[in-house]
Amino acid sequence: MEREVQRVRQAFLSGRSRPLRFRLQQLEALRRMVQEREKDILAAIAADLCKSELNAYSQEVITVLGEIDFMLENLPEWVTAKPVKKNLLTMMDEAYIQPQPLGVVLIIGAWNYPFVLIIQPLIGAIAAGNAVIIKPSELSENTAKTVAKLLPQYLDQDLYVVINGGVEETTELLKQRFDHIFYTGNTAVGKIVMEAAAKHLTPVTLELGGKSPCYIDKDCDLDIVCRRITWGKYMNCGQTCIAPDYILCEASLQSQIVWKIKETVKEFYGENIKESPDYERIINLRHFKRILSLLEGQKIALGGETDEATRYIAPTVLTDVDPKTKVMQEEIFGPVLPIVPVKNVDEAIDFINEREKPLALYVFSHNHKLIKRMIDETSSGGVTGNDVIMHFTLNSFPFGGVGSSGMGAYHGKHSFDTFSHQRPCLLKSLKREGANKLRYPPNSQSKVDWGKFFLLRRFNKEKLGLLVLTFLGIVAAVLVKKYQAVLRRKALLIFLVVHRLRWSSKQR
Ligand SMILES: NC(=O)c1ccc[n+]([C@@H]2O[C@H](COP(=O)([O-])OP(=O)(O)OC[C@H]3O[C@@H](n4cnc5c(N)ncnc54)[C@H](O)[C@@H]3O)[C@@H](O)[C@H]2O)c1
Ligand SMILES: CCCCCCCCCCCCC/C=C/C=O
Repeated sequence: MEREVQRVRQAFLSGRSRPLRFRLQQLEALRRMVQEREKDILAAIAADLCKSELNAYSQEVITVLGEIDFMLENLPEWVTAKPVKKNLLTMMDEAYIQPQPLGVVLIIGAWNYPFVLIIQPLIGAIAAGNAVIIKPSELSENTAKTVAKLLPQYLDQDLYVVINGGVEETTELLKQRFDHIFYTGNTAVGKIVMEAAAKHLTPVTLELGGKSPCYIDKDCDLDIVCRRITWGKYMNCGQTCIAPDYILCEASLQSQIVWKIKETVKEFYGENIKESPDYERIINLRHFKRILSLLEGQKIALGGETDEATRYIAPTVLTDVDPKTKVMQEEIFGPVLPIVPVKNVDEAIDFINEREKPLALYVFSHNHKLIKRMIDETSSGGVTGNDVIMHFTLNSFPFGGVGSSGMGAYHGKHSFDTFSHQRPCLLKSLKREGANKLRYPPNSQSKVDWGKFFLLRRFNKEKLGLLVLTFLGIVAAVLVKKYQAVLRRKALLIFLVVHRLRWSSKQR
């Protein structure tokens, strides 16, 4: 493992991942891989999650292609150094921020969207000029093998490496030093990753989970609300990090909600859900049994049918759920939707705030003010009002959690920033030493006063007055240059003294 990481680091140190042209070429090659090997990729995802190829394409491949195109379009601008505002002490200097790659990045993926959850961060890491080690989830073994086979056929083989394995291999990998670790998965392992990273002071992005609440106000169109929730909850058999975990609503709404979800389930998956190409299965027996255990003692208002042999769990709704029961103590990550009755929006807000900060929050209402209030008075990774999941699709949004649902974010420019160091660069001249005397010992009150003036006055284009004055100063300086260099310095000094006197009187 150590040698493998070392090999990737050597490749990074060669410098070839840095030029913009190289990054664009690699991203284009990745797009070619997705397009040319689409069938292999879809077949692998389908095998892992019993997912139709159409769904695999729309849930994973579209996002990846969209992200690559977005990067290709914007990367030339993002890699460009950005000039920054200056103060009077640096007004003659060059000051800019230069984004630079961090180095060798480790990406650890989860099994539930096994392709997009490793490839989307990879896109950001390549765009930012890094070398990358990818560790796909061992639970989605078909996708893991496919990615390990395909990537070296399209990308630089020393810079971008796939290492497959389970807990043992990941533990070994985490002993190595990386420049950033990007982990997607559950909160408990998130803590292990962060602890290992801390040993090397490696920064981490943790894309974790949580129980994402969904509040339904009585002032809304329940037909539409239930259709949208049914889609987001049962997509991928409930195994979506931002799926609505549970519903909060007034008790009187429960029966209508159950009825409308039931009708929608029929509309989406037909009479025989098991036969539907759009309904997936639970990833493994451990998770299947875990989800079943959440049903114990609950009032099952819809669904509840299961089949261990195929790890099938029907779309299920639980009503009058007691918040103290097991189903409300952990992220469900399966097709089980508890409804917890609350008296009103105040109680819903308190309910959310008494718990860990979720990855997503959903609120449905015709009342825009109520939605805004919910946003203002709660915290979550992201929010969608009057829909579910859809904030994930906007790559102008940072995607990530807060508190126990994670730290850091990615997608689009946010990925580029996550995998870049924003390096401040100040380029001074070795001339004009006179102005620097101010900061050299011995210190004096007068130097401090001048220092205050120079450092607290920011020089920027908006301050037109200052610009005009400076311009006049320069013109005057050029005119006198021929005759007297001394005169020029005096003129500049007079300008600064006048300017400082004006500033001092304003301060008073
Ligand atoms: N925020 C997001 O974007 C996002 C996306 C998907 C899933 N999730 C969350 O992830 C969870 C589901 O994923 P999971 O955790 O079951 O996936 P998982 O079992 O695939 O684990 C994730 C990764 O951690 C590694 N891992 C597991 N145990 C480890 C250990 N002891 N030490 C080191 N590495 C270890 C695995 O090899 C894998 O690569 C849910 O909580 C879900 O909400 C979050
Ligand atoms: C035919 C149009 C389909 C639109 C599909 C929209 C979005 C699907 C998003 C799925 C989420 C994938 C990432 C999941 C992360 C957490 O588990």
